[in-house]
Amino acid sequence: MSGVLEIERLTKEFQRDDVATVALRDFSLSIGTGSFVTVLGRSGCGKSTMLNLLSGLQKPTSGRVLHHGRPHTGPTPDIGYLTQSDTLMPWRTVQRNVEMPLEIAGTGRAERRATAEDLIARVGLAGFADSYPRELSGGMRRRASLARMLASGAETILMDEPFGALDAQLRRELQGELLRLWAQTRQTVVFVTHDIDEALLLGDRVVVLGALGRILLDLEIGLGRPRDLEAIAETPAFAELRHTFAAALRAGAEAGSEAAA
Ligand SMILES: Nc1ncnc2c1ncn2[C@@H]1O[C@H](COP(=O)(O)OP(=O)(O)OP(=O)(O)O)[C@@H](O)[C@H]1O
Repeated sequence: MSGVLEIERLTKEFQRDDVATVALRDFSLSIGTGSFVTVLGRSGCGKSTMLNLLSGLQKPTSGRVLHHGRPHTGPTPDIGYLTQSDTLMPWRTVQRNVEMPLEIAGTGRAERRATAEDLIARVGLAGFADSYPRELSGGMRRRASLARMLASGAETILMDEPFGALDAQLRRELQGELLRLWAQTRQTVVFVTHDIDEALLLGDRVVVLGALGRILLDLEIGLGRPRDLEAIAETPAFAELRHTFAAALRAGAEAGSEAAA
């Protein structure tokens, strides 16, 4: 079965003056419709570059991305992207930021308001709907961005370390909330993280990347749904998976440093 996204031999090279930096080389992956794929890798291995290419915001140097079997030529409303950088509109309140994708889609005022209020509460920002981004902490802005992306109802969502800036407790709460929302919508999710536990707790399939986006491990982890995150994190099966994925990351780092030597 072909996936919603077929990534075929993507290479991305950045050129600045006479210096070329390869961020991703010959990267291929098939993402099944409705799957929750987490991509795990160390800093600098090309995760954000991969998402930029999947979103259509950047063009590959070679290779291509097929979206529903057709070459992907640029950003589309079908693919939502929560980037690492903050893209909230500073002149809009949290409520109006979250409503924005619904405004663009032509959703009526009452429905827009209700959907945004629900999402704002789910990301733990009830009481801040009338605040402006400058009045929020970095973690709160991140949560508002998450609510806005979820409001878009895009069939595929790309997330670049969305919970990285949050404290451990809040992170766990939002992981749980994301899984509850996903159980209702069954959107296709590609979620990038450098945290092994997060990758395993959220994904059905976990892909480990090494230098230049080389795939070190690609496993269906079989933890089942729905997941009680606190309980799962304590099981022997989880400990074994953590061990396997940590070993893959370590082996990738060693291979990378040998290649650089
Ligand atoms: N616009 C750019 N110009 C030049 N080099 C770039 C550019 N964007 C990324 N790179 C380089 O490409 C490589 C991969 O970067 P990328 O941001 O994709 O990694 P990452 O795995 O997402 O890292 P992190 O986890 O730290 O966000 C790095 O060596 C980076 O310096």
